[in-house]
Amino acid sequence: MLTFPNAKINLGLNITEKRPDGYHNLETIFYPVPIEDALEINILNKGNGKFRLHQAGLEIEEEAESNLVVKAYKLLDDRFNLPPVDIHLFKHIPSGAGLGGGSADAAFMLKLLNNKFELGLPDDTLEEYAAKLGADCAFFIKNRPTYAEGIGNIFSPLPLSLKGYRIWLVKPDIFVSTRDAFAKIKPHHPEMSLKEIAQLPVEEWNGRMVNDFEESVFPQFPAIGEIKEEMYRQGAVYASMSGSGSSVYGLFKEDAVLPEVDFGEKAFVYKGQFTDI
Ligand SMILES: C[C@@](CO)(OP(=O)(O)O)[C@H](O)COP(=O)(O)OP(=O)(O)OC[C@H]1O[C@@H](n2ccc(N)nc2=O)[C@H](O)[C@@H]1O
Ligand SMILES: Nc1ncnc2c1ncn2[C@@H]1O[C@H](COP(=O)(O)OP(=O)(O)O)[C@@H](O)[C@H]1O
Repeated sequence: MLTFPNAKINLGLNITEKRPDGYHNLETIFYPVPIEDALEINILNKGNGKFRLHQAGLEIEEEAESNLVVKAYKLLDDRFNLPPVDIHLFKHIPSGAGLGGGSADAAFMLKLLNNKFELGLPDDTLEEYAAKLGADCAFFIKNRPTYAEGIGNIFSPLPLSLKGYRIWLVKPDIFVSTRDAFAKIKPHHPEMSLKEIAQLPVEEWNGRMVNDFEESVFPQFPAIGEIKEEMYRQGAVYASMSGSGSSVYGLFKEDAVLPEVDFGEKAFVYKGQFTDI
């Protein structure tokens, strides 16, 4: 059985408070983007252990044991004693990009196991399992536009559609530490709530919808800020860094022509268009 875990972008990200436990409260909108990994499971012949992981595509440094698809399998196996599985994962979504690729793989693995082994788990239960694997992981169960608050783990659905808009996304060969990015920020509440801004036409987001991480990340890595400037030079109606970086996306009108731009040999570049959710 085969599935295609997709990435997300953050539309706005306000870091509002530092908590006594050292974490930060924030508000953001997660929106699915059609950049996809491929994930397949088959039943593994007896005598080969409980799982085998075959990886292809972009490399991830993790050992198989700490790959999030394996963690997802183990979580359900502990509860349901699943048959052994042969896992094939093709990574296309860059890691450390603020695109949630690892979380997407984990959530889609839960859904895949639920279907393959007819566990009958409803979305709410799958979301509870997903939340154990990462703060944003549960978003990928329903995989619909979502307003997130708390430490990024309390969700409510949001009526929002980017249908027709083109997206140009670039992830330069730069690693941003999420922990350091948080540490450099002075939390504050925004003047206008993100939910309100999201109801405005996309053309009115620039200057209102903000990713607070940009203020801590761009001075340290000017090349990331320059990608955002390039997006606006090319006619983006809205551009932003996603999550804690390092990817940057631009949203363009349906009829926009996106030219070839050299963002460096090792940059990941994606051009696509939103369809209906
Ligand atoms: C900020 C977001 C928004 O989408 O960034 P991206 O991962 O998408 O870039 C995520 O919530 C990130 O979540 P995640 O990437 O899972 O972060 P974690 O590994 O859990 O946390 C790394 C470190 O960031 C800090 N941290 C994380 C989340 C939070 N709400 N407050 C924090 O202060 C903590 O110091 C933590 O040790
Ligand atoms: N299946 C997976 N795909 C991507 N990253 C994974 C996976 N399993 C574990 N990881 C680890 O999770 C971390 C976060 O990756 P990811 O969610 O893709 O990026 P981001 O937090 O920037 O959205 C990486 O350090 C990576 O090594």
